[in-house]
Amino acid sequence: MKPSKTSKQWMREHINDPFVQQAQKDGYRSRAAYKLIEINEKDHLIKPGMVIVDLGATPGGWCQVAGAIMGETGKVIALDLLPLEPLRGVEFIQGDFRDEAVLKKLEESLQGKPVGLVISDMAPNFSGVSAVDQDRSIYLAELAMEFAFDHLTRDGSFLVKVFQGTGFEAYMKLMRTKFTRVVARKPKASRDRSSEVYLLGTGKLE
Ligand SMILES: C[S@@+](CC[C@H](N)C(=O)[O-])C[C@H]1O[C@@H](n2cnc3c(N)ncnc32)[C@H](O)[C@@H]1O
Repeated sequence: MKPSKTSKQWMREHINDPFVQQAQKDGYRSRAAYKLIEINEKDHLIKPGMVIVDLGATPGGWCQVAGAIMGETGKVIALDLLPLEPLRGVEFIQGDFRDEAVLKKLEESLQGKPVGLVISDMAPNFSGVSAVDQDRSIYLAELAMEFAFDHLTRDGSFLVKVFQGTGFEAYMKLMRTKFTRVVARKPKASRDRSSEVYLLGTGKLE
């Protein structure tokens, strides 16, 4: 099939993207790695020895960043619909986070260990119908927040990708009922034209 104009344009942009080029040089699996690096430099989320849950982890850039900071200490439990090429120190669960059985598997793999950080970069496959896509992405973010609230330690943190649009303000309002401090982050690697922002919740409320 002949590539469409938009997919050719996407490919051209992708190849010329400085973060894509840097990721290739640095050995990161995705340009997304630089989003977490920048947020972590500002907010100091990742600490040696902690248990981190990475939702929507494939291809694994965020896992690599977390793993590099934690070294042999701590643990990353990653989950995605798609397979993840193995990474040292990362336990991976393949499945749909919306599925109860998958959530149960994730909970089992925690073995009751307290979670210090939940990071969610989940984004649904975009259908092109913006209202549908927005609803789906808010739903994933809501599930991630519920999981974080149920499993984080009191001083744990929750970082989640949310798209601005319908439901965004309500999501932020809900997040403020669960965390003492909620801030928005737009790292340089997040494209200006993308409505995505990362919300960070710290100080879990009872
Ligand atoms: C932007 S990518 C994540 C990139 C990753 N943070 C990295 O650094 O490489 C979003 C991921 O969310 C996953 N995803 C979307 N919906 C999901 C769901 N319902 N359950 C689990 N993963 C999901 C996709 O498969 C995709 O791999």
